[in-house]
Amino acid sequence: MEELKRAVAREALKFIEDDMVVGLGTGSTTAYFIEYLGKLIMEEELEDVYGVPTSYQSRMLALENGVPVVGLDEVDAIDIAVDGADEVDPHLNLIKGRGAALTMEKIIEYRAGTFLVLVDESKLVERLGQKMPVPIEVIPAAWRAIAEEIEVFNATAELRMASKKDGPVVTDNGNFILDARFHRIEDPLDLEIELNNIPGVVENGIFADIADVVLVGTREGVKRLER
Ligand SMILES: O=C[C@H](O)[C@H](O)[C@H](O)COP(=O)(O)O
Repeated sequence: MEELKRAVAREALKFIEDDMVVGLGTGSTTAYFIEYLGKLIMEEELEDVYGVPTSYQSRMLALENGVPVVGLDEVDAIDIAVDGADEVDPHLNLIKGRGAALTMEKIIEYRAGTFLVLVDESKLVERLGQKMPVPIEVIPAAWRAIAEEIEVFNATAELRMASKKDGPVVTDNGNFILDARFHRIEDPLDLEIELNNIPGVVENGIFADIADVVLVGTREGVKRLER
C-alpha cells in the first residue's frame, strides 16, 4: 500500500511547473508528494514554486522538506492543489477528513485552478459512505445538538475522540469533529449543501464536483481518472 501511495505521489510531480502556487493537502499520501516536491525544489529542478498548506501537518512537512510556504492571504491564485481522499466515487465525488483537516482543505482546493487527488485503489467506491463516515467539523458548543439533528438524515453521528489526548479531537481551527454514518447517500452535492446549512456546522467532508483529476495507484500502475 505504501508503494502505491509513493507511485501516485511521484506521478503528481508531472503536474508541477516553475512559478506555480501549489495547495498542499494533508495525510499520508500527500506527505510523500510534499517530500518529493521538496527534493525537486532543493535540487533546483523546479523554481519559484510555493506551497499553501492545508494544515499544521502539511506546513511542518513543507518546512522540513524545503518547500517555501505562503498563506492563502498572500497569493492571488492557487494553480493546483494536491491532496489525498478517503473515498472516491465513479463521478469523482470525494469523502475527506480522516485527518480532521477538511475545512482548510476545501477552502484551498475549491479555489485551485486544478484539484488533483491522489489515492490507492482501496479508496474507490461505488457510492460515497460505503466504507467511511462523513466527517463534519462543528463549533464545540453545538456538537451534541448537531449530532441529534443529523438523525433527520437517517444517520448516526459520533464525536471523534483523540488517541493521544483525553477527550475529543480538536481541529487546527479549534473545533470538534462528528463522524456521521448515513444509511445511503443518494446525492452527494445535495447532502454537502444541506449539512452546511445546519447552524454550528463549519464544514463537512463531502467534496462533490470539485476534483478535476484523480490518480489511482493500482498494482498494474497509476491510472488517471478525469471528470
Ligand atoms: O483530513 C485529512 C484528509 O482529508 C486526507 O487527505 C485524507 O484523509 C486522506 O489521507 P491519506 O492519504 O492518509 O489516506
